[in-house]
Amino acid sequence: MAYVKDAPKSRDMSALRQVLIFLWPHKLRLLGATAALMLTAGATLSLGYGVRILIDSGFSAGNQDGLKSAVLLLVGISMAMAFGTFVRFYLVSWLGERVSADLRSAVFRNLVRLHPGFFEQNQAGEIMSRLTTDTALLQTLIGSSVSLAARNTLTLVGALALMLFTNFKLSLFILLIVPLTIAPILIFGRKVRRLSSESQDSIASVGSYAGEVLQSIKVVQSFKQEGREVSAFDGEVDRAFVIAKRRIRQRSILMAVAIFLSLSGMTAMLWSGGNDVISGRMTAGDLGAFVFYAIMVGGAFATLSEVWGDLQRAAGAAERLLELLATTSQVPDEGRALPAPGPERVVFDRVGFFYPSRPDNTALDAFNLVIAPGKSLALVGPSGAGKSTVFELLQRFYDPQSGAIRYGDTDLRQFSLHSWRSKTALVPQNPVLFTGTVRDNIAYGKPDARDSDVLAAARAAHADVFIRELPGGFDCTLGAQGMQLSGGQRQRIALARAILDDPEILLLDEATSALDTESEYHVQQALGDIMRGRTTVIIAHRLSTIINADQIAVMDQGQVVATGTHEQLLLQSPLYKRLAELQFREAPLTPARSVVEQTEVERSTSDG
Ligand SMILES: Nc1ncnc2c1ncn2[C@@H]1O[C@H](COP(=O)(O)OP(=O)(O)OP(=O)(O)O)[C@@H](O)[C@H]1O
Repeated sequence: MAYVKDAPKSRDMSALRQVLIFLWPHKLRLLGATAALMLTAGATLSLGYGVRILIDSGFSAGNQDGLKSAVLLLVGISMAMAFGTFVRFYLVSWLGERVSADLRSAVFRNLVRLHPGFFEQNQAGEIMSRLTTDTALLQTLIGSSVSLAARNTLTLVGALALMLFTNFKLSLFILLIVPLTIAPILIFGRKVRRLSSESQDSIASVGSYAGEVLQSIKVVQSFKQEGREVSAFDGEVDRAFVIAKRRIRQRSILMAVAIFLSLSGMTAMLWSGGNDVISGRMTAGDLGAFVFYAIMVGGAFATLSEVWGDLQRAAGAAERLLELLATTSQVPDEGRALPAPGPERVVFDRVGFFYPSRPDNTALDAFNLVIAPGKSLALVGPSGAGKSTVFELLQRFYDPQSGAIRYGDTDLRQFSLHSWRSKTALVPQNPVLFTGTVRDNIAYGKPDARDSDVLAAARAAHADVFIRELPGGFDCTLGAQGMQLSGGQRQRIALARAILDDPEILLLDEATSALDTESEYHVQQALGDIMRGRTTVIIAHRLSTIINADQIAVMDQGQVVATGTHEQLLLQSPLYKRLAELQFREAPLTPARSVVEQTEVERSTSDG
């Protein structure tokens, strides 16, 4: 993925620090969690004192009362610990869930506003997995790792201090162990972190691979490529496993080394401390307390070394999420002007444009076009001429690199995206339906539309009859992408959606083949009604549409090569004449033939 690979890999935890900014709005809970954390750490440390009293005033002294009060003290400490743990665990887990939810929302909020080109360069499947796995990692991080780290750091510092206080000489043993343990943690930790990030990447690519295959399952099965896809997927999975294995190995070594070093240090300390007790230089209680502290120090160290790995993994995740969060749209929404309410003409003025992913391929080249208000304009031209590109630019999915597109006298870039896009609506060649009811799909652009308006839009799109025949009618639930509807039905729902939106400028990408004659007839009827008096730009494939358009622009290689009416173009534009002959599979056309006659011919050819 481009944005991951290009990202500078910071070696520090600055990404994590930025994520922690998301904690700020919940500072009261954070404060509560910190207080609970300190209470439990304090209680844990005072257990050592309890142990000393238990040994020295209890069984070493043979004093039952002393034993009893020591036991009571321990019970009190346990209760404080239980209470503190309850509060800490609750608040910290709450924070983890809340922050990862906030982060997920923030990333998604940014994603849906990005220029569509971003999703051509970065696979949707991989981005999805960032949204789920990376945020889950951060949730574990905040919900447990950070608190573990804080708790253990507190215990470590406290236990070290108490150790020094209890017995200075023995403490030196422990202090000797500290640097010995830190060194391998730093060395292996760095390796673990790099492998973690690779591991996340490869898991994300496993996910996106599966997503793509499953989405195209019919093509896979029809070409009988299940076996190949399975082995290719196995390859992806194994690659992810190999990376994970390396990470696990490094991490196991990290833990083993840390534990071995701390425990052997402790054994040496017991040996020396045991000698002191035997020779009377130290009480058994002191040694007990000391051992307790030393175990705490060792334990805290081992935990910290493990949590350090987690923190590093999470730092990788945070980095990638923040990259998604920091990506800015290449179609900036900076304009504040509002487009004039009335229909105005749209002018492409020497527009030069290439898709950012293919800078060497000019899609529109000094492109000039005037779209008259309230009129229909058909775009025709060979494949790759740039017709769809005109639509993309009209909706500001991209901005031209040179020249300008103006509405009236104002550059589109001076309008806010929202106000400009309120003017346009697209009926795409392959209509996109969402999971939900028919009604939801029609009202997608106006979710609070009245039922009567939805019905009227459906009627205008000649869709009401078939919708009523669906189980549940307008409440019929369409599965993902509306797969149970025919192409023509989907297109009429998309049309109804556009009609309900009542755009000033209608963009129509005519389906080339999805429609049978009857659907086509219905769609044509519907279109005739809604195009009347409305600025309509059509990527035209059907002769009837083309001849009925007020104007036709013939495009070739990113330029308009001729404009006029059908009759004029047949005479003036050899390209148009050739296209007309090829595209409409007709005998040589002559301007003299009547519109009705041509439409009839077209009907009969599409029937056949
Ligand atoms: N998303 C994209 N990224 C990069 N290049 C693109 C993209 N979409 C189109 N192109 C390129 O831009 C040029 C114009 O394509 P466009 O889709 O506008 O042509 P078209 O006239 O609509 O063709 P068709 O009739 O086949 O749909 C072509 O060279 C095409 O390869």
